[in-house]
Amino acid sequence: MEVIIDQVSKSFRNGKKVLPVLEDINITLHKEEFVALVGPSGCGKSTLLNICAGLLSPDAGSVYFTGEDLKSEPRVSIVFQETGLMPWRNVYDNIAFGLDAGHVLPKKEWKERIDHYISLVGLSGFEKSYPHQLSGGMRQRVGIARALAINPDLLLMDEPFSALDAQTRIIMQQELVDLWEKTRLTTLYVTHNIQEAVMLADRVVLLSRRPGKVRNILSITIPRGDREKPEHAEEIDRLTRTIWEHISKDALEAMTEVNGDE
Ligand SMILES: Nc1ncnc2c1ncn2[C@@H]1O[C@H](COP(=O)(O)OP(=O)(O)OP(=O)(O)O)[C@@H](O)[C@H]1O
Repeated sequence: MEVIIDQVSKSFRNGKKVLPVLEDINITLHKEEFVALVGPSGCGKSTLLNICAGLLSPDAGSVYFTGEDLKSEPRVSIVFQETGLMPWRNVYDNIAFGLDAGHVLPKKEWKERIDHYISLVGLSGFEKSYPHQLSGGMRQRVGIARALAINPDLLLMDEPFSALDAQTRIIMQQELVDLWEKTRLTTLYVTHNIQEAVMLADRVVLLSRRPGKVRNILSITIPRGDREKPEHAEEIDRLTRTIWEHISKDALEAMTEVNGDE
């Protein structure tokens, strides 16, 4: 499925004050493309993700879903930083809840589907465990399995690994690369972490400080699984520096503004 974000603008109103957050955003997510969205704090990344999910409406512009593979209403899954797992449900039942809420599958087919995704995220044997019995990385894997189990047309991820410690985060990034190669879902991934964007994405969209506008879009052509290899270190470093050069001034200004607001 292809997603066309077409001239999207959005402001929030707080009493008489109007806060413009996104301005004339145009991005096309191609079929089977992983796009990372990077930009200074408060530039509207989560707002854009929520608009793509249909949780917020834009003030202007639209998001279109197209493609020959799209037969009915598109199915969209979101993975947040906080997994939103229900503490009183075990792993299996948390994933089942996603299927129940989406009404996407006859109940007799649930077990096969759930077992498949539990195995895909490496949690076989933990079906009956409760969230508090799992590590942060494992909880996030359950969140990802729940998102994938509905067979979405579009996967939205909002800083999914930012609550994890640095080592777990790197492991989860590598696991996501493997998982993504198996599913090849059209994906929009919000992150503050430039290194993460460069490791995961086919293209990185750089937003300016608020109101967020598309400042630049960079393509990363090195195959995803090869980006850690020494022969690509120089190119990866160059891309990382280019992204930082584009957003550092905005990021510093945004930080001063946030601090100034407090
Ligand atoms: N529902 C809302 N009502 C009012 N203001 C909002 C609302 N949601 C977000 N905002 C404001 O809109 C701006 C953009 O928020 P958003 O969360 O989209 O930015 P972000 O780029 O994802 O930020 P961060 O990188 O810090 O997570 C922020 O200033 C935020 O305070």
